[in-house]
Amino acid sequence: MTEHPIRVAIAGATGRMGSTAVQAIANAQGLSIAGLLVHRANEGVLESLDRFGQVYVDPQTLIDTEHPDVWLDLTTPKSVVRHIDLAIAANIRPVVGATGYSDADIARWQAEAAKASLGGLICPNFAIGALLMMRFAKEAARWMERAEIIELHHAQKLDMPSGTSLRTRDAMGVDYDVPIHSVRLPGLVAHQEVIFGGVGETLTIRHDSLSRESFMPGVLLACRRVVELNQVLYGLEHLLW
Ligand SMILES: NC(=O)C1=CN([C@@H]2O[C@H](COP(=O)(O)OP(=O)(O)OC[C@H]3O[C@@H](n4cnc5c(N)ncnc54)[C@H](OP(=O)(O)O)[C@@H]3O)[C@@H](O)[C@H]2O)C=CC1
Ligand SMILES: O=C(O)C1=N[C@H](C(=O)O)C[C@H](O)C1
Repeated sequence: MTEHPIRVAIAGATGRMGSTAVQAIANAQGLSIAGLLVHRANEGVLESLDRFGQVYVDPQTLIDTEHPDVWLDLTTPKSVVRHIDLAIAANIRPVVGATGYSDADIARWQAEAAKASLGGLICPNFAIGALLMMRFAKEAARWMERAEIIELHHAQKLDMPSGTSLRTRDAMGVDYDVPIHSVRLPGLVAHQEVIFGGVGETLTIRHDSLSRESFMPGVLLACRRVVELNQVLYGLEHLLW
């Protein structure tokens, strides 16, 4: 354990996840906010975020000025890749919450961080229930013949398929194709079903995030524990089981 609070930069601080994480980290023991990265720092944004930490619009300026211990990224598929490249280059431990990166991005982050034994976590889903859903799907995949995934999200989600569905398919480790179906509708938050088919039976494993609070215990766990790692791990489950 470090004696001083772990200083976390939060990228995407005005977003649905980012604004919830700002509140959670500001109130968390052992963590402090090192700086907040936003897309556009207008008056309203500054007014709402000023009391939590210094607000930046340029990631490199935040890095050079604040030297955070951890970079928590909750931005978008377009910006997360550049941010994580910059963080790793500056020896800042990444916690990748945003989704929409490629397998090649993951491989590059792991390889670059390995050169400096830098710890990091790529977390397509921070919710404990979602991690359990993936674990149970992995177990069911050993016994059932076929499976398909339905992921359902709010209509504003930018990436498709979701990071969680891709991670689930990866974790199941089967040698047949697992189709992923994406639903985007108002009223939804974040939901997933893994449906297995066998002879005369089906098994459905479903998880529902009903609010973004569901992700916060996982966000705090990742920010606290990433400083103990010396490699970049894909999936928060690596800290749990
Ligand atoms: N790992 C997990 O458990 C979870 C992951 N997610 C992922 O987190 C990400 C964010 O989701 P959500 O909060 O719903 O999305 P939002 O659109 O609400 O938030 C994204 C935020 O990023 C900001 N942003 C965009 N580009 C930049 C940039 N270049 N620099 C700084 N900030 C930027 C946006 O600002 P502006 O609006 O001004 O453009 C916005 O505030 C998504 O990738 C989503 O898939 C979501 C939930 C759970
Ligand atoms: O955009 C979201 O909302 C979510 N994104 C993540 C994903 O792509 O899997 C995690 C969760 O499903 C919510």
